[in-house]
Amino acid sequence: MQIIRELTALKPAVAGLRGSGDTLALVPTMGALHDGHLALVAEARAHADHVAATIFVNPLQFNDPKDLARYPRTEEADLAKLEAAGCDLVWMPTPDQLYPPGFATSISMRGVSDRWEGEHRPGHFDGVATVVAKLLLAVRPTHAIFGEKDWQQLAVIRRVESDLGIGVTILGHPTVREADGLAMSSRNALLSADHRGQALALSRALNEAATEIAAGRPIAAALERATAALRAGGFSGVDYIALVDADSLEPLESAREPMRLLAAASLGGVRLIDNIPVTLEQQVGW
Ligand SMILES: Nc1ncnc2c1ncn2[C@@H]1O[C@H](COP(=O)(O)OP(=O)(O)OP(=O)(O)O)[C@@H](O)[C@H]1O
Ligand SMILES: CC(C)(CO)[C@@H](O)C(=O)[O-]
Ligand code: BAL
Repeated sequence: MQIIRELTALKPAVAGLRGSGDTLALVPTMGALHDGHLALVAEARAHADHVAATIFVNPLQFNDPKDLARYPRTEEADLAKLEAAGCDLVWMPTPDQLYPPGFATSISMRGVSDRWEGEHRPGHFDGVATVVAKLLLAVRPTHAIFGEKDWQQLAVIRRVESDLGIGVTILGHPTVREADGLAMSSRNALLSADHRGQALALSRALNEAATEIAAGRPIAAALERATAALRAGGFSGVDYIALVDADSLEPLESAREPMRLLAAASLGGVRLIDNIPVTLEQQVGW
């Protein structure tokens, strides 16, 4: 596995891998890698001849400086995991390579980015859109893979790729979960043992609400029960729990596929997000 730190070394390394037309799938990450990231690498391998990953904790997408300061960093272990997963190249830029002195251009998102994470993390999606566009333009892969755990981010990135005509196929990968249902996330490492135990209330609340909505029960009441279950389970701040159109991310007042249930809530000062699909049960009538 080639480890690239300098932007100048990236182009020849990618050219060497791609030769005369091999495909290359990119897996952008912020490091502190877990099995969710490694599933993206495996999926990338299934779609392309070669796989590249990036590790970059992007300051532009952190609205909260404390969140940036304590974001887990595990570089050595990350490199070993990527190599074992069959990654061919990893690029680890420094902030000043991506944002050199005088950097003045960034992407301003609206629409799909407005609500949910966009509302609770002001500027976050402009930062994600800007860095992802820069990573795609620097590496120029044929494919790029992102996790459904960050459902709204995936929608934002599809929009950026299409609006800017970058020419990369964007793929989504289902959320990889711990045995108890908690969505894997680098921020899970920040949870105390007690809070780690309580964290499964998030996926449980989503599943219970999805079951109610699928069965045709009133949406508002199902969401209220889910919020109450999160608070009872130890979550202090519930930023949102919402039923949305899976593509536009607009809230839904009545159930209509494709839809997604999204939630963000904090436990012991650690903010977790999760989402699941909701499928209407077939109402069989004779
Ligand atoms: N459990 C998961 N299943 C599938 N994909 C995931 C999972 N967790 C993260 N990803 C994806 O991995 C990519 C890199 O994510 P990132 O490095 O931010 O990790 P993370 O675990 O989402 O960290 P955090 O949520 O704490 O920022 C993103 O496309 C993200 O959606
Ligand atoms: C897509 C991404 C790598 C951009 O920094 C980040 O938001 C993430 O890890 O999900
Ligand atoms: N995985 C999403 C990146 C972030 O929380 O900033």
